[in-house]
Amino acid sequence: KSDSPKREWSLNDFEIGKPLGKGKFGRVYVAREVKSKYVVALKVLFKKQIKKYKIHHQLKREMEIQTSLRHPNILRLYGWFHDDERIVLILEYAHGGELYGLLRENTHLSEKQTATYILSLAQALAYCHEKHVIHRDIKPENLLLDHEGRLKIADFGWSVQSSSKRRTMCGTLDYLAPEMVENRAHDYAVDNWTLGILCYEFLYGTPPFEAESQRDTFKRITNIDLSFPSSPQVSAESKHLITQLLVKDSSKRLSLQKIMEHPWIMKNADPSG
Ligand SMILES: Cn1ncc2ncnc(NCCc3cnc(NC(=O)Nc4cccc(C(F)(F)F)c4)s3)c21
Repeated sequence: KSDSPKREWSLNDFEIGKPLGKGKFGRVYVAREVKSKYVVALKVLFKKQIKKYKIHHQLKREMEIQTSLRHPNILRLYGWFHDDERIVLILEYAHGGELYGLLRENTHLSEKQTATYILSLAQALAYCHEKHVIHRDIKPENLLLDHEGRLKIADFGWSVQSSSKRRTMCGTLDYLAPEMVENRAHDYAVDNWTLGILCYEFLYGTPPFEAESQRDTFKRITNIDLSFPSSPQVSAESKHLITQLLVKDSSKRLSLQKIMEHPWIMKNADPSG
């Protein structure tokens, strides 16, 4: 895809298939490029909405960031095109769909599956941080699976080139690090926090600070109100990793490198992703 000459694509170049999901700003469809028969996902965004919510700069940033990222665990953005009313993102198609679906079907994942996904995420995030990109919105809905069950981080709609410390509020509640909840300056380490949240959620089926109201979730996050249920039975090493990530002081969180070298990850993760 990337070697083809930069010609303007249009919807006529694609046969549109079933809808894959709908976000706040648009729908995603599986589609096949007519000539090459190449299967992609098309995310259709409406210009009216982009203007209304003044998010065109965010979209521009996403495209700049995404087209520069090449990693086996990051969903490719091949390109985009627009007509009078729509902007369409041409995305790599993740045949396995949202990781969320797998989590819902199985209530919780095995330690091997969890360690494999956490390793893939740590590798993808280490790559992003090398490129000074903070994703900031890692949550199960943004994690997709390819045809081999390999994890792909998607939707860099909230990511930023981290030149300075970021102060904008974003992301959903359960995954927000304390410094974001308290609207303090935040940096790369927010993604490390989120790995702790996801590791807990994969193993137990629910995020650690879930609560009835937003206010209670905020309070549980800022107090690091973390407890491990007695079932399902989970290894001490995995709890050790989670406890070393869900640390209030962002400078004290386990680094991505240390996560990849953690005994529990080394013992349980499938290195082929
Ligand atoms: C569900 N599903 N199942 C299989 C499958 N295969 C591929 N993709 C899927 N889903 C799409 C995943 C996405 C990847 N990149 C995105 N990017 C985005 O949505 N960007 C975006 C949106 C709105 C506003 C802004 C703006 F303006 F604020 F920046 C930016 S969405 C799939």
